[in-house]
Amino acid sequence: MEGCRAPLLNGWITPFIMGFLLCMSIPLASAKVRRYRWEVTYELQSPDCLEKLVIAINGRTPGPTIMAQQGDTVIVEVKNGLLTENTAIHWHGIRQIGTPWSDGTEGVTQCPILPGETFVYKFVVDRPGTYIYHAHYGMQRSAGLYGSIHVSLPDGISEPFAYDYDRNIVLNDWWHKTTHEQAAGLSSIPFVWVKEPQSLLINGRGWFNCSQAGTAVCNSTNPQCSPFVLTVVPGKTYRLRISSLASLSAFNFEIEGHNMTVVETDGHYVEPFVVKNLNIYSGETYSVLVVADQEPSRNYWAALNVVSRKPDTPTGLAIFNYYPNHPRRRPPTAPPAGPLWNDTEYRLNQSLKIRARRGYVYPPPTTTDRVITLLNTQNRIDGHTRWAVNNISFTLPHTPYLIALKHKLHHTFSQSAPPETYDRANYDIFKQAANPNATYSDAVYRLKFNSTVDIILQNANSMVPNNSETHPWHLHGHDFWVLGHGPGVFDPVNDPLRKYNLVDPIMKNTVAVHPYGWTAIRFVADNPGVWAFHCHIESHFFMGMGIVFEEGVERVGRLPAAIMGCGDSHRLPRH
Ligand SMILES: O=C1O[C@H]([C@@H](O)CO)C(O)=C1O
Repeated sequence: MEGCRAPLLNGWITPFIMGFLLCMSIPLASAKVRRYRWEVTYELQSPDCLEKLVIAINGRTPGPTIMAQQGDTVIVEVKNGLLTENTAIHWHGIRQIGTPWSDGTEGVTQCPILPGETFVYKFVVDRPGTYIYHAHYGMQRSAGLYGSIHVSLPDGISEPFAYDYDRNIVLNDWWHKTTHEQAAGLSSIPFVWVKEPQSLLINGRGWFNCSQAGTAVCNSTNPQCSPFVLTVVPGKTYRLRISSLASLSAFNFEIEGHNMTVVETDGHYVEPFVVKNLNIYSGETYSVLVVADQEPSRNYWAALNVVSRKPDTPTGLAIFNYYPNHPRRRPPTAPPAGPLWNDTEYRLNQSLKIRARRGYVYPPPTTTDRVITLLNTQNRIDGHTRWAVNNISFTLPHTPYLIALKHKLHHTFSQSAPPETYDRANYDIFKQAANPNATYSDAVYRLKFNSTVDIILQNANSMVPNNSETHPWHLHGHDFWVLGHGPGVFDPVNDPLRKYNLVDPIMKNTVAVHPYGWTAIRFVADNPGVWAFHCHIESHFFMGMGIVFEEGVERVGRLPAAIMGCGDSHRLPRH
């Protein structure tokens, strides 16, 4: 099966056999079809007490959790009830092997779903773990169109760690300006920045001080914005599946007085390590084990703090409620303030701690066929503030790449090869980005099918003096090995020798490049299709921070007519 290697034996027969079973994509005897019918609509809701238009699924944000077992087929019928707006939904972390048209990436794998229309996504969830879904059209994710996907193991197979209960924690940041207003500001001259969020949401609930709400409708006793309560039974162990759908913020999550043991990230088992608090970037998922082993006569705060950017948002709060205390009883202590927001080393160290779990290691190929270095910069192009990689700011074409490449509609996007690196000798990553020659492009990186590709993400100073941001990069259609992270400029001779982990690197689908640092990843281009790779910060992708890979498109089966209808695709025969 593509993307799947036998795990290392490491002397453990049981994990080996289990790892092998986990790796198989052949339909398991018990595989089921999980069918969901969703309607996406605008609703007036008050997630942080202030009333605002949100995008909901069947009336809710976050939307319903998709629950499936490994090997199941998930069918989601999405009716676009937005009336005046298109949409598309991406299944983040699901590799879509054999179904690249179901990836839900508007402009890359499909035309948008028009108002009133229903699009049917159908895909196999071939790996167990914690995943998410969200809008991949404009900035709709920021309006609330997101949710969780839990894929459990087949019957009779158990996880390599024990817990009593499984709970979901979805983290997000929240603005009062509509996403339309935000998007218009980002593309205006002069540029209008979205600024820091007004509140942070835990499972869709936050809190805004209504005395600052001006004329907006705001009611601090609205049950919609009462804090999320996680009730625990003393002595029991909880698996918390934590995911971040943040539009901008890097988060630190802490449960007062309780350590967390990290056991999974992005659908891969982690060699367990204990943290007091967890740094989590947009697009990442983690499972942590928490034991309710503290003094049981009181409740505790679960606190969400912004890191990496100078915070201007109150701590997001939920209540870790020890049964049988009253679930709304406020903990008697101050909520955790989290680590220093600008302690990059603290966050880099957590990234370096993440290793694949013994017995579940999928070792990467030891050599690579191609190394692509991507310099992350902020630029000004024609007066617009944009983000770019190697001086190119990405724009989406009108004809989705999957259709254009499969049907050879080469006139629909740039045919030039995008740059493999930047001018390392003359570029100072510690200086404000100047990049006078930055341009727009919708060119594609074409990968040799089955080749091994290394990507070096090189961070740099933004256009703001003494500022380099954290960018979480998400790859569609694959899991990649995280080979290494380091500070400063990547050294192509010494860093692979000294800083790469080729023994037990974790596989993920989203990874952060830290301020003024580099991150190296490796993947095998073995999934026929066209796949986006982009910064998961909603405004940064909107401002051009992404690229697209094509691999083995000639192996992709007949494209469903339902993905067509925009750009030049409406000229194609439908069958
Ligand atoms: O994209 C961004 O723009 C602003 C700032 O760089 C310019 O105002 C910011 O903090 C971003 O992340």
